Amino acid sequence: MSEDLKRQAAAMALTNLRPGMRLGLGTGSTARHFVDLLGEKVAAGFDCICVPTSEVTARQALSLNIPLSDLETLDRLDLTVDGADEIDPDLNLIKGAGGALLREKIVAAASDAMVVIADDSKLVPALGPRFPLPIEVNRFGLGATQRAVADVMARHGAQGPLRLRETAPGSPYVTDGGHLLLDAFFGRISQPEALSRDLLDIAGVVQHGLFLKMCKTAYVATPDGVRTLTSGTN
Ligand SMILES: O=C[C@H](O)[C@H](O)[C@H](O)COP(=O)(O)O
Repeated sequence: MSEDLKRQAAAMALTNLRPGMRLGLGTGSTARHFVDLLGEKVAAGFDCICVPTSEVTARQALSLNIPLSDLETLDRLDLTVDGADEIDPDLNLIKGAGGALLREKIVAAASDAMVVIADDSKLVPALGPRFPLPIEVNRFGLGATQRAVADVMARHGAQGPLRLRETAPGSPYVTDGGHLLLDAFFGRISQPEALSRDLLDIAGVVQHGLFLKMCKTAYVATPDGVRTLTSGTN
């Protein structure tokens, strides 16, 4: 059911595509459906050039013969299509449960538009209650960075723990950029802009999973059909 909904949202995003577009390809189980569907269009002759947001997405796109490029060759992208972990009514997002937030944010920031695709389990009244906020950090000085992040969490009234993401006990998860991830359980985030600034002020923080004012349109699949949400109108 959920895969079905994700695919419906992904299919809706295809309506934004025009021949010759430069596209950012997101990461995760929902974005995976979009890349599949794009692969079908490319096989049928659709012309586009794409920048993937992870090694996993790059491998999927290559297996489907989707032409790939990078942000050295292309200065801007027309559109990025990506998933999200949480979506608030202003289309602010939490992303990064799949570990790809840094490249996702770089690619989205280089795009004229960002479209998010999701099933309705991702809708929240305010960011924070369901998913921890992923924070990508440099390996060097991890202890100092963790303490500084914990201070910021306390100042922002975080209700949960701070955890180093691991693939197995004692084996930290390593991102495509070679960094580590901290998962910060906040509960409701009442001041996302201030939190974003405070986290980015920490020297060891590379980036975090708050995507604020970046997404203008979200296609959210529900059992009754796909809803189109537009920022500023929900
Ligand atoms: O790092 C992963 C990404 O931000 C994903 O786009 C996000 O976690 C949503 O993934 P999914 O579509 O699998 O729920």
